[in-house]
Amino acid sequence: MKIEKFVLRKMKMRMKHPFTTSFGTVQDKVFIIVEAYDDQGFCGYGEGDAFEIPWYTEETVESCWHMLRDFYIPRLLHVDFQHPSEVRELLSVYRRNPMAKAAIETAIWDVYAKRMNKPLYQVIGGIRNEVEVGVSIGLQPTSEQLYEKIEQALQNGAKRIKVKIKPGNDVELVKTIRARYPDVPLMVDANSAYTLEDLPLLKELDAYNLLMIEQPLGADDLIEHATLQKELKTPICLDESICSLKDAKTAIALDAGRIFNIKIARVGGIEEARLIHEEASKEGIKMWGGGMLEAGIGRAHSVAIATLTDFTLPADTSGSRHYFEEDLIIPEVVVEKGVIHLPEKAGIGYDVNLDAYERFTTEYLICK
Ligand SMILES: O=C(O)CCC(=O)C1=CC=C[C@@H](O)[C@@H]1C(=O)O
Ligand SMILES: [Mg+2]
Repeated sequence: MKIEKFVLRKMKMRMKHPFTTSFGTVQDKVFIIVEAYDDQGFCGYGEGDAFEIPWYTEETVESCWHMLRDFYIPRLLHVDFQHPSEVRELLSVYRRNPMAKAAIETAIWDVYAKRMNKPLYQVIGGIRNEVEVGVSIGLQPTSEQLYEKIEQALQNGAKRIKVKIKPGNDVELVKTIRARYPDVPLMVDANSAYTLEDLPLLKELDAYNLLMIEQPLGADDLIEHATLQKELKTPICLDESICSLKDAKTAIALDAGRIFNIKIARVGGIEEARLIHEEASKEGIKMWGGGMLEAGIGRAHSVAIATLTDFTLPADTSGSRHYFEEDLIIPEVVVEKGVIHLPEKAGIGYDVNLDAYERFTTEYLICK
C-alpha cells in the first residue's frame, strides 16, 4: 500500500472541566489529527496527543507538528509497504518523539484496517469486542468535589476509581476516601511527583488496599522504582517510564513495576504497544489501556489496543461526554455500566462528524 496524501490538522476542544494532576492543569485540549489517504481512496485517522506544555513527556503539540511535517510525512509519503507494522522500522531512523510517531502510525493502521474491511481491534489482534473501563479523577479543589466525582463515576458503573495524588495531597486523601468507600477498587497516580526520599510516606499507602500506585517516581527512575517496589506490598504501575519496548524490557529485568499502563501515544504507536504487550505477557506483567484525555479518534485507538489478550485490568478510557460537550466522531464513545462496546465497522469504527471536525480545526496542512 502507498499513502498518496497526508493532511495535518491542529485542533482545539474545550474540556467540560479542567483536569489537574501533580504537573499542572489542562482546560483546552489542543492536539493534532493526521489524515492518511491511500492509493485506493481510503482515509485513515490518527491523533497526536502530546500536550501544549512538555510536562507529561518532553513532546509538545508544536514539536509533534514539526516532526510530522518535516520528517515523518516526507519519509512515508508515496512509499510502498505491505503492512502498517513496517512503519515502526521506517521511522526508527529518527530518534524518540513517540507521540508524533504514534499520530501517523495509527492513521496508517486505520487505513489498512479499512482496506481489509475489518475493525481495527481485530486487525491488531484484539480478542474481545468490549472493554471494561474505570475513571481517572484529577485533583479537585475541595474534598466535596472529589466525592461528587467518585459518586458519579460509581453510579455510571466505573470498574475502578483512579485518583491523582501529589505531595501534600496524598495519604490523608486516600485515608478519607477509604473511610467513605471501604470496598471500592481504588488506585492512585502520582505522575512522577515523588522521590525515594518520600519512601516512608509511600509505604503508608500500603495500608489502604490500593490496586496499584501509578508512576510514583520520575520517568527515568527505573532503578529507584525497583528499590521502591521491594519496600511496598502494593504493586507499582509504570506509566511515564515506559516509552518503548526497550524500556519495558529494562523495567521487567529490574522488577521496577508489576503493572504497565499502556498508551499508544506514549510508546510511539500500535506496533510498539503490541510488542510491549507480547513481552510483558510472557513475564506476567499485568496491563491496562491508559488515556491521554483524547478526543474521539485517539479514544477509538486507545479502546482498540485495550482488546489485546492481556489487557486484563480496567482501562482509563472514559466516554466522550465525560470530557467534552461534543466529540468529533459519530457515534461518540459511550460507556454503559462501565463497559465500552467496540463498533464492528471497518477501521477505528467511528466516522468523523464533519461539522464539528471543521469547527475544532485551527490550522491545517496538506502534504502530497
Ligand atoms: O484519558 C483519561 O481519562 C486518562 C487521564 C489521565 O489520567 C492522564 C492523561 C494524561 C496524562 C496524565 O495526566 C494522566 C495519566 O498519567 O495517566
Ligand atoms: Mg498516569
